[in-house]
Amino acid sequence: MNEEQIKAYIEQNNIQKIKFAFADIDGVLRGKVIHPKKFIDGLQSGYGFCDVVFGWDSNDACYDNVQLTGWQSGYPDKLCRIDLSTLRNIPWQDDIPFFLADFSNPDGNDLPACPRSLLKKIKAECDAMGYHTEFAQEFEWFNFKETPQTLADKKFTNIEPLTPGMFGYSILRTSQNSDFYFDLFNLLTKFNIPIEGLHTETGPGVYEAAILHDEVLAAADKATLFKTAVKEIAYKHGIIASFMAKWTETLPGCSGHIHQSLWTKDQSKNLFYDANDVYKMSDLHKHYLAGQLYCMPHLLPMYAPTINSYKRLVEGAWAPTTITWGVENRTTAIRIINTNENYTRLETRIPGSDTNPYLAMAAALASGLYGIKNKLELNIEPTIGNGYQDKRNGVLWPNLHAAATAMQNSDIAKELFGEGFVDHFTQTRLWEYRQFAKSVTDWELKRYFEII
Ligand SMILES: NC(=O)CC[C@H](N)C(=O)O
Repeated sequence: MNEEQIKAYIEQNNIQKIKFAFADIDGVLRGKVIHPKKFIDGLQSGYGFCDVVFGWDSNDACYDNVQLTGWQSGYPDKLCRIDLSTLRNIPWQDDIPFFLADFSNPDGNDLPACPRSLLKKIKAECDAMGYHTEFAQEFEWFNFKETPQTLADKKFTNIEPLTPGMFGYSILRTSQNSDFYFDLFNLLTKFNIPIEGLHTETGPGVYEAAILHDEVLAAADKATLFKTAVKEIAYKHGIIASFMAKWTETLPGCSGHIHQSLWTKDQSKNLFYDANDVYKMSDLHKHYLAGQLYCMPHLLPMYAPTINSYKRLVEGAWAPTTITWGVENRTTAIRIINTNENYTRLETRIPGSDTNPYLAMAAALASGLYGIKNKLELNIEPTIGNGYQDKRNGVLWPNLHAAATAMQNSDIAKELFGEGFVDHFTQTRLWEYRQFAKSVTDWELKRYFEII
């Protein structure tokens, strides 16, 4: 819908309020409900929003180490703009109209901290190179019979999973909660987040959903909205949905794998497929893959942005630990799926469900395009068998501090995303590490309290 059509839609449907939101640096949605008059007035000029939304961490503590905003600048408003093409009604909230926004500027002078603006830039580069993207993120997450208050009261101990025991792809377990299960499927689809598949994964109360693929920006919008939408639908059923990458040492973590392919602009041909190649991979596909492998150590925090992300990236839990690729291999960082022409794609398996989809997709696409532009040769053989033992090409950084420091010092990261973004983002990750480094965990208490 264009501006005139949206105005007519508001008038004809007697719309009284409109919700809009944007993703912060952690991919968490922040926004407001506004009066239709305010909405219409801002369509041209933008909407002023206090820039502390990029000066807070995920717990609303103010960063003390970023240049972009802070006490030094007095936290002024910055202009965000609504993207009219993102209109969808929220079916579980009286069908209120909802829009996504970002802090991009028509003159190209975007706010470097805005993740959606960053992805738009990478998408524009891809457009200019003549490719159409098809991307999709899939998520695993744990469901608990808890509320925010019971979690706080119980201090996150003895929390009750939606269902007991390990039971992957269980028809029984989902039938036992069919109101929630079908609400997820139906309401998400109505909210223009069509679900390709929804099933239980292995672990008490864990679900997995694959979102139907779309071009990269729409796919990132859907993935970002998906997490909040699932949480909101879950609340209605007295359930808390957690997208932590790893909520307990004893169970597998939660992935946020990203599936990708490049197509001709008219979407008639999958450019990643070559029937004559031994792996059914085109040269373009191989350059894209080589680019991702090459850039991985430079961009890891964009795939694994929290302290907790690195607890998931451990051996034997279907999450990668090495810089590897393989055909139909679930122990490598990248899995190639080549079953037929239309479905041939690359799956980046590093991201957990705690990623910011805009940043993870920007990293995946930009590094793939880097491989294409520089015609990087795929000189790493695919891993056959156990990827955890294949250390020929190096291993992933073990924690957020190492990963963020490498990215902060990386010329490639700056070339791909600009100094403004790299500086801001890596400072926020180093801040995150500092918050964790000074905390005393229950692991330390159990290990040292009495014995040491
Ligand atoms: N679906 C799977 O391949 C399992 C993924 C695994 N749970 C992870 O965290 O990566």
